[in-house]
Amino acid sequence: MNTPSAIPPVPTSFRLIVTGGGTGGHTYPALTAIRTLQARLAAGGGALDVLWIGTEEGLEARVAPAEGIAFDTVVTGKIRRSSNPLKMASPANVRDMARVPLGVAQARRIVSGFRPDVVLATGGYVAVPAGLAARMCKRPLVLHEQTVRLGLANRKLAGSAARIALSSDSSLALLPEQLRPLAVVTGNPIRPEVLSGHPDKAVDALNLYGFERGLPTVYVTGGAQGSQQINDVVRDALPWLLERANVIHQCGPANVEPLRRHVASLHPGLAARYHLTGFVGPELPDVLALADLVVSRSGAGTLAELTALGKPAVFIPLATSAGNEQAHNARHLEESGAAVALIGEVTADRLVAAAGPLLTDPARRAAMAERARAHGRPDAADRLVDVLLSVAARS
Ligand SMILES: CC(=O)N[C@H]1[C@@H](OP(=O)(O)OP(=O)(O)OC[C@H]2O[C@@H](n3ccc(=O)[nH]c3=O)[C@H](O)[C@@H]2O)O[C@H](CO)[C@@H](O)[C@@H]1O
Repeated sequence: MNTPSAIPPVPTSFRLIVTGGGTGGHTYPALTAIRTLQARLAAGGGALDVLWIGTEEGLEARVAPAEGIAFDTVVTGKIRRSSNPLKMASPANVRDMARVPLGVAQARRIVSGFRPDVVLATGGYVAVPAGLAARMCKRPLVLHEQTVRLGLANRKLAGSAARIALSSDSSLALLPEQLRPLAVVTGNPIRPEVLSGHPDKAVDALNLYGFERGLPTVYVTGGAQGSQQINDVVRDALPWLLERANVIHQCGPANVEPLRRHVASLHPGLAARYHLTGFVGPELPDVLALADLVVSRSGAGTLAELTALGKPAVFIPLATSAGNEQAHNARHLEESGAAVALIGEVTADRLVAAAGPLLTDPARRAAMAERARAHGRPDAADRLVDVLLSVAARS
């Protein structure tokens, strides 16, 4: 059975361990699941005890404590994939593989002490030790996969899972046959505030008073770290873009300075229509609400947000993402007219050719937005919480 079943009863207390992180794509679905479960329990007068197991370096180490979520760390190693056996045996890989058993031992102590009703793993290499510890401690493990194919961590853990929650129907056919009975399609949870942004708040928060209100606004985003490729292409297309649009450019915290120097050479009238930032924080929902067009990487989290909102987009996928997953994501939306996918070498000319018709034709943007919305799953967090509750009720 691959769709969530009847809504399970809500208990008065629930103990949850969440593990996963590294990037936003693994962190925000976990955060959203926690908040949604908390709200479900609170509505019935109950309470959630939650602990997040992550690494010190991952995004989760900032996100969880800022949300008041108890946070513990284990050591773990990033296994760098390569088809070349010599590279797989690189000193960094050997060192990191040696850290995995230590991480599992640490996670086992944490899981046996906390006694969770369920362990939810959302991917990223930190999920491996805690997921294995769940099995050792005989606690049910639920996996959530954001991407179309199971990521490396989830592949390692799949044999230990009680349920595997998927973001897309198209993942079912790609699962090994023996895992299909465990699968349930929930969608990829997005933070609810992403759906309730306000354009005027973005103007105030980011001081966008130089923006020309009669022009469309383009939001450029390369993911939490930014994307050098997107930065280069947008920098080259900037004079053209700013003649036709306002631009908010999220370039990654390390890339702000070189771009700022470049902007100094723009005509002041055009420069006023350009806002450069390393990272978009709490104002992200408002920035998305202001955006008429998004130019972006096609990571699963960004896609889930843009489709739930119904935003026209030009995607420039990360070419080296595992199994070319980002290109697959982008193509999938392009096939139904829900986005434009720029795959392969991307130049400013290609970006201009893709963005031009969308910037000049609001009806074309509206049609693309409608088709994007058809792919959105704004109820994904609720569906994932249903899975957590039903797994706990069964065990
Ligand atoms: C390089 C890499 O391995 N990418 C993977 C990573 O994506 P990665 O985590 O890089 O990107 P995603 O698109 O999945 O998620 C990014 C998240 O960060 C948020 N955000 C981004 C920029 C910013 O300034 N502010 C902000 O809040 C976005 O709104 C989104 O919620 O995990 C995804 C989900 O498993 C995969 O699909 C990607 O292929």
